[in-house]
Amino acid sequence: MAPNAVLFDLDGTLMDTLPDLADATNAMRADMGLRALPQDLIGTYVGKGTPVLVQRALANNPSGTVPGEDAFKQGLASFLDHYQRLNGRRAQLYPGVREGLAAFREAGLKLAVVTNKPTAFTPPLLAQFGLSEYFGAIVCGDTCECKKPDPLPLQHACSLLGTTPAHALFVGDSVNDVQAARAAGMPVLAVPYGYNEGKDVRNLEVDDIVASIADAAKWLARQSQISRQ
Ligand SMILES: O=C(O)COP(=O)(O)O
Ligand SMILES: [Mg+2]
Repeated sequence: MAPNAVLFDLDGTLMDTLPDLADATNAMRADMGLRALPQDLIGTYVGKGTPVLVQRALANNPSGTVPGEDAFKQGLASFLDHYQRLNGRRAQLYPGVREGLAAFREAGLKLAVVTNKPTAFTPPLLAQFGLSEYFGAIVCGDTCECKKPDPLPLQHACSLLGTTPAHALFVGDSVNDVQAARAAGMPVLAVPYGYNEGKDVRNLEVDDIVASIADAAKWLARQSQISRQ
């Protein structure tokens, strides 16, 4: 069925937010008496939302112990504080994002963001890059009871856009996006430049891998032509 809506992941798909996430993670680690970690390693902790990022970052400690409840709460509060200050400082749009969103919109598709990033940080970041106007719905990590890889946030975005998963396409960078889309019964494209918890996107069960959001728009235009033939 031809899609009438496209849902996008944010971190690692529309924006390279890792430099700010890594700076906030290392500032939190400094507060907790832990040494700084390389940005690439912190990138492997991103994808399942902020609490999991903090858990994973705190679990990297000299004794290898899982953080207790108090340490976790302290780490989470510290991370949120630092990220509030750092969000958007070094973040960048990936090449092809503006062109791709414009092409999808010109093709008459409704667009949404479905991210595991908390609400406090998402609309400000989209506004900073002048992207807010593209999206009819923004579903964040704390909008629904569950985050991706649960399908609920995708289903919620579809209902906010007035469509159904069978009429929507998801574009993401990680296993969390792919599992959520599959569970929702939605076709899914992956971009190869994001985070994917440090793993190769070629091992994901996607409909295709596209080099950019601009290429995702071309992919959909091609599919629509094929289905009309
Ligand atoms: O917050 C995260 O862990 C990742 O966010 P994303 O869902 O936009 O990739
Ligand atoms: Mg992502």
